[in-house]
Amino acid sequence: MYLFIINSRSGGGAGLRTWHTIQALLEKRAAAYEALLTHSADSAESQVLQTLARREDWRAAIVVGGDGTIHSVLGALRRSGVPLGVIPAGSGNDTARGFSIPLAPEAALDHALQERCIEADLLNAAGVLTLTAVASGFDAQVAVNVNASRYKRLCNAIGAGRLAYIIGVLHTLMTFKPCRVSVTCDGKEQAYAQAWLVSVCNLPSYGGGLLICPQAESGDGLLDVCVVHGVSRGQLLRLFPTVVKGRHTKLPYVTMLRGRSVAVHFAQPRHAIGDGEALGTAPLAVACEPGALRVLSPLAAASAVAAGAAGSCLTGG
Ligand SMILES: Nc1ncnc2c1ncn2[C@@H]1O[C@H](COP(=O)(O)OP(=O)(O)OP(=O)(O)O)[C@@H](O)[C@H]1O
Repeated sequence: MYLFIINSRSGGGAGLRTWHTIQALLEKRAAAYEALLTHSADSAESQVLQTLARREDWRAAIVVGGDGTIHSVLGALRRSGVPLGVIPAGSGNDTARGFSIPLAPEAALDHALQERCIEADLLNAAGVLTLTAVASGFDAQVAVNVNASRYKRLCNAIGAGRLAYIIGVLHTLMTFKPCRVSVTCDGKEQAYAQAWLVSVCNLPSYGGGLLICPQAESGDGLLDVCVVHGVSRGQLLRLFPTVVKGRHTKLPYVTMLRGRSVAVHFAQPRHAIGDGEALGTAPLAVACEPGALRVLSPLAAASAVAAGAAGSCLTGG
């Protein structure tokens, strides 16, 4: 039995449209499923836990939504051990990208129904679980601004979710002020003046495919950290095109770190986000939980071939 978890308003309504497509495909494939329409991020975890508790033969919980919807059910899936599947229907869809899940609904469904899964790490920030990245500073302010904006809805309506983030970057660049930050990675503290952002990543991209930590691997038990500091507004603007291909990491004002735990303390309150959802403005302490989540991913097939195994649930990366 598959549980489909649907956020009808993800991707500006793409969630519901995608679900209708998937429903028709499931009937054709005669797959046994239950559908759960979740109403809010706050109630999703308990809705999912209650539904999962009703039977024991769950093969996977497949989210029809974006990164925020996936974020809302991570606690329930970690507790239950039921693998996560994804039918991308958000604006950014960076979880899908990170696990090589096709963005087209039918192809994503076909992969999910193959039931090949990998073990992925989770990020734990004061008990809040995140799968893609915990970002703080400029990027988080962009997300806060984009989520509150009208242009996000307009861009989603014309199928240009990524454009909303580009507009958000330009909009935030006008007002954001960098400040000092202290970053402690596996107990080693480093301070950076004029810091714009600190991103703690489990997957390579966020913001709709921006490769902020291109080397990040979901199953390596490590957090990848990107700190951007000591740079002017003009330089920061010129940095963005390089992030699309992940070429920023060698620039002199970009520092990349890697470790099992990371604490981030800005001198002034700065927003943080996990999977694009607001985490507040308090200093961050992020720990890696190795292999805490099973994810249905085409990467499992590649890992299985490399390992010479059948690949039911492998350690990812
Ligand atoms: N399980 C849920 N059910 C209903 N609403 C949710 C749920 N989880 C999160 N939300 C709310 O719905 C909003 C949109 O969902 P989601 O983040 O999945 O889509 P998106 O923002 O369009 O895409 P992405 O996160 O991939 O950029 C979230 O920002 C959050 O406010």
